Order: sequence, then C-alpha cells, then structure tokens
Amino acid sequence: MVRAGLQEGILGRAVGNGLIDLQVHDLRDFTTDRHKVVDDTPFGGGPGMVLKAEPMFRAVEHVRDTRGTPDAVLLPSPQGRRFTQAVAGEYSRRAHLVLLCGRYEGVDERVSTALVTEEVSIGDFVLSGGELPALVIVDAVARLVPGVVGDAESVVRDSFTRGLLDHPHYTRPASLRGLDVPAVLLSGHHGEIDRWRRQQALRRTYERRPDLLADEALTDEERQWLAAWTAGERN
Ligand SMILES: NC(=O)c1ccc(NCc2ccccc2N2CCOCC2)nc1
Repeated sequence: MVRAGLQEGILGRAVGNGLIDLQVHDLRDFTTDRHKVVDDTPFGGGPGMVLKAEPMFRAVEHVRDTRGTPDAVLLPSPQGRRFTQAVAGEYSRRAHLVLLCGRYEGVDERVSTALVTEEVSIGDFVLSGGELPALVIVDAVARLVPGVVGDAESVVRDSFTRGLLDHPHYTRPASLRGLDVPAVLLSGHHGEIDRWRRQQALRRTYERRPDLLADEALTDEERQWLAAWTAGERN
C-alpha cells in the first residue's frame, strides 16, 4: 500500500532522479518468532490488539545502523501535533525522516515515549492505520524539496506558500455549456492575470477560510480589496 503510493507521479519522478530517497520497511521483518507476530493483547484488558514495541525499535535501529541516525522519528496518530503546510516546510528542511505506521488499536506507549520524536496528526479523524497519513505527509513534504515540483509550478506555490487558498483554474474550451472562462485569462495581459489571480486567492480565502488571513502579510491593494468586501457585507 505504501510502496504503491510512493511510485506515482511527482514522488516517483523525484525518487527516479535522486532528489528524494524513500525506503519502505516491513515490521514483520523485525520479528524473531516463526509467525512474525507484530501485535499482542493489551495489558489491562479491553478489545483489539496493540502493536508491539520491539519490532518498531528493531526497525528504527536497522535504519540507524544502515543509513545513520534520523533527524526525526514521526508517528502519525490522532494524538499528534496538527500537520499543516508550515509543519511540512519544517520537515522538508530535515535530511532524514522516519515515519512509523501504526495499526490495530494503537501502538505500545513505549514507542511514543522512547522511540518517537514527534507524533503528528493529519486531521481530527480516526483511520485504521498510519499508512495513509504517512503517504500524505511524504507527498506534502516532498513537494517542498527544491526541484521536486517543476519550476513551472513554483509560481502556483506562491498562494500556498503565502498561506492563502488557491485561485480558480481553467482550461479549454473557453466556453462550455454556457459557462465562460473569465476574459482576463484570455487577454494575454500577464500583469492583469497575476493581479486577478491574487485577488481571487484572497477573495476565496476571505470567504471560505478567514482564519487563514489572521497571520497573513497583505499589500495595500489587498487590504483595500478586503475592506471593500467587508463593507459590501455590511450594507
Ligand atoms: N488523524 C491522523 O493523523 C491519524 C493517524 C493514524 C490513525 N490511525 C493509526 C494509529 C496510529 C497510531 C496510534 C493510533 C492509531 N489508531 C489505530 C486505529 O484506531 C485509532 C487509533 N488515525 C488517524
């Protein structure tokens, strides 16, 4: 499941051209019994099973012995720090990350207290395992590694880097079922097009996620736009 998610698109290309290196390790390879058991019943009773600590310790030790001590050992979990674009930026500046994927009812607490450097949550919802969060984190972080996302797209990242929502996107045909592409985008005036895109990104953020505007540095023009929209709301 994890390997498949790492072979696609920009991640696959980034691995192909050596910009990032992704290794997947199976916890079962770090067990010592014949049945390769990675889970066990919970002390204190209760339903379900708990992921054993020992295989995770051995797996991280294997990574440390073969590739050096990681800068961070992350555990995606509902109890973690909220993963945001800013956190992705932090992680993208680390050379070596390990992500541990939990399953069952959870992971033996000694993994969290003695092996993990940080628990991280991709959102307030419960998943059956940490694999999808791990893929989400790897994708968001890899995109921020220089060279992974083509230069053509680096402009697109401006709105995200600024912490605003994205502007609308259109492609052919210019008119579809009576729905026309905004004329400015067909005008060839790149200054006007850029201004329209910044205004649209700001407008969308104001309408859908005003909370993102709190710590946003705005130009005078952008403040004027916001004032006009806010005034428009009042009367
Ligand atoms: N929001 C997230 O980032 C997120 C991450 C993981 C995750 N699940 C795997 C998991 C990993 C660690 C501990 C517990 C669990 N869980 C096992 C299943 O039961 C619930 C607890 N769910 C949501």
